[in-house]
Amino acid sequence: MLENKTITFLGAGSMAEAVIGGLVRLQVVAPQQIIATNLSDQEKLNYLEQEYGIRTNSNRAEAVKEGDIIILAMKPKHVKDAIDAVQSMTNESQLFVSVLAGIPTSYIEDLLGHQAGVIRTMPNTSAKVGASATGICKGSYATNQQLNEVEQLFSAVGTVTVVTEDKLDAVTGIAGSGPAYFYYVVEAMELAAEQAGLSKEEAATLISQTIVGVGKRLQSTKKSSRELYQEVMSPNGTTEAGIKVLEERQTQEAVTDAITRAIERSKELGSVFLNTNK
Ligand SMILES: NC(=O)C1=CN([C@@H]2O[C@H](COP(=O)(O)OP(=O)(O)OC[C@H]3O[C@@H](n4cnc5c(N)ncnc54)[C@H](OP(=O)(O)O)[C@@H]3O)[C@@H](O)[C@H]2O)C=CC1
Ligand SMILES: O=C(O)[C@@H]1CCC=N1
Repeated sequence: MLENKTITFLGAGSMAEAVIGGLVRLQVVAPQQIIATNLSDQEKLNYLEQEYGIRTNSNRAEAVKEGDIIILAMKPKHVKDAIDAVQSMTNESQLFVSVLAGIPTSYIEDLLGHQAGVIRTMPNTSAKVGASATGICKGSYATNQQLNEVEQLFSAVGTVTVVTEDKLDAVTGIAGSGPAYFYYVVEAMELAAEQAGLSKEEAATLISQTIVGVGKRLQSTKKSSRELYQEVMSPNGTTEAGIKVLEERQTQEAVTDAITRAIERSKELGSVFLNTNK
């Protein structure tokens, strides 16, 4: 389905690079099928060209004109400027794929001004290593075939969960932002490791492999997360002592509140633009 399609990334920052890195490394499309463009950072375009062998074009309108699939990968606050700058070069046969947090498909359809197929997605930066957890949904005019195409694209860089648009903000709080929560915990684990006398290298192997193991275990067992952590806790042992501290500090409540706030923020991003930026 993706053979002979040109994929244009409008916006070439962290998220674009994570997806480009995954697509190229896993040979989902040939590097020359990808074009990246941005607002002004020519150095970043040069880097992407050299690192991944893709094409770049500092002229956004030209890059978009050439694309069959346009990935919108700028910050939510820049989406209006970005689409306005290229709108005259877009047409109804192109497919628009948004990775923007919070922005509803209807807003993008309105900016495009024609009955464009729009698919909203929420990947995460683990796309770069083929391990994103991506949620996707269809806009009003997108066809099932277009949904399948985007499913194929993101399946190449991880798992894809198809949902209705009302669930995309939840996907964003859980999986889009998700890696950051784990990295934040890793930072604390690194600090504890250093304080206990482990070298950076020793800590890096121990911590990263522990997380990989947890992920693999979760994907291969029917046991609940509670059963899994209870399995680690010997009565009166080290883990129980550690978990007790987490419970005293109400860590689970803090994590739940953090994710709920991220989901709310995604909704806010959408409503701010719907109300003020058209
Ligand atoms: N980072 C993450 O983990 C995730 C991010 N997202 C979403 O991805 C999107 C991008 O985030 P991220 O990659 O972190 O952001 P970055 O700031 O790293 O990248 C933004 C990119 O957009 C470009 N840009 C800005 N304005 C315009 C414009 N008017 N026209 C064209 N390009 C423009 C910038 O170009 P220049 O540098 O030249 O200004 C830059 O290449 C956001 O909407 C975010 O919600 C989704 C999932 C996860
Ligand atoms: O923090 C953000 O807004 C973006 C969306 C999900 C991850 N990063």
